Amino acid sequence: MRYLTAGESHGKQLTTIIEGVPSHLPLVNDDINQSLLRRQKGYGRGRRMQIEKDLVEITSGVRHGYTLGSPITLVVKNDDFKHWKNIMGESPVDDPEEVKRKITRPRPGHADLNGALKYRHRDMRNVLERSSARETAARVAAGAVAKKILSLVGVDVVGYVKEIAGIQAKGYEHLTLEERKHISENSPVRTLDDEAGKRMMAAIDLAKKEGDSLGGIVEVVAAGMPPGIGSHVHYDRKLDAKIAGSVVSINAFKGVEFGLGFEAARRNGSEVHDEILWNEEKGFYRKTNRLGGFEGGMTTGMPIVVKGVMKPIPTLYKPLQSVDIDTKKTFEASIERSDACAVPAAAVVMEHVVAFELAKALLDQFPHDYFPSFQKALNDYREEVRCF
Ligand SMILES: Cc1cc2nc3c(=O)[nH]c(=O)nc-3n(C[C@H](O)[C@H](O)[C@H](O)COP(=O)(O)O)c2cc1C
Ligand SMILES: C=C(O[C@@H]1CC(C(=O)O)=C[C@@H](OP(=O)(O)O)[C@H]1O)C(=O)O
Repeated sequence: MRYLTAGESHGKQLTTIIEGVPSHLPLVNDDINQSLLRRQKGYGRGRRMQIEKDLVEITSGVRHGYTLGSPITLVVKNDDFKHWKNIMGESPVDDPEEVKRKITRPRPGHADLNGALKYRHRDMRNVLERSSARETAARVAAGAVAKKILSLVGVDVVGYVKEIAGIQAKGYEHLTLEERKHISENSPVRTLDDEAGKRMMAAIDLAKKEGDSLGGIVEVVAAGMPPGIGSHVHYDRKLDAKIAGSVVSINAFKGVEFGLGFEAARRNGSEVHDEILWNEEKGFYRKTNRLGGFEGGMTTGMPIVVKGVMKPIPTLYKPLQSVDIDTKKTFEASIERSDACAVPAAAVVMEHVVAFELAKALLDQFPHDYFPSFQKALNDYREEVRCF
């Protein structure tokens, strides 16, 4: 299973094409819309999210509520396009109005300057339109299909905010995955600690007032993966590495940790590794889950616990120094609109990119064109390893 996305932030639409989804998977618009609408919520976002109402149109690969085995195309319209028709190219390039709106002032922290140099764009709109995290809506659409696959084979995934601006959510370790889902959905900052959540919102308000922006840490937990998914045999078959790559590919994500993560460097081995136990009913299992569900590039059967680090949003109302690519003069950036903090929205994005990697890994390991055959193969494997 693989996917591609296309579309500019202020263009007509976003398109996702997913290939390799088996036939006879039940799939309706609502399976995807729920995820898209969740991504749009979250304290700290700017005015754009009030303009958009992300709803999917499935234009191929599905009939009468079931997948066909052919490529699935998912379209999400950009409602903001109506305000950007001219700027996005419906008028001639020498239109003086458009020339006036050329973007020549790169924002530190965004893709503007590097993209301009690489593609020789003198109007950096040609870069920012695609580097915008608007694209994460298309990725969430793909992840929603993956989540549908996972839900029908007993794998559940949830993402929530662990930290914003150094304020950490605490005391939620005892919560079940179902409770984590429920509580984070009802929290404006999508966190599990109400008290910390209030302080996070106050920090976002302050950053906004000061024209600044904030980053944070997202945690994703996936329960129900059988052991032995992924492989130790090659670098490009290690599932933890694939997940790490997909997390860092999310706009503004700069780091990833599994389980204890960087804390493992500070502890002795006896305080890091998860002891192995066995009983007749479960087969092999672990006493602890300090390594976050991975050993040797393969799942251990314990929940996967992965954190992603998001840097603060680069577009700032508070000016940062930069250089105009035409005049070569120093300027202090001024902007029209931006998110002050998108960590709560990014929790939904990370949940979906992780879900995609998990569903893909299962389909890689148990390749089937017909969804019920895939389900059967996976159930047979679960039983074999339980009795091993
Ligand atoms: C959900 C989400 C919303 C974002 N919103 C903004 C925004 O409003 N303004 C901005 O400058 N960057 C925003 N970003 C971050 C930029 O897209 C990102 O920093 C940029 O693409 C450069 O990539 P890099 O930070 O990964 O190097 C957002 C990221 C995410 C995940
Ligand atoms: C559109 C989305 O996020 C956008 C991501 C983004 C960026 O630079 O990454 C910049 C902003 O776009 P605009 O300049 O149009 O307000 C965000 O709103 C979205 O998440 O759907």
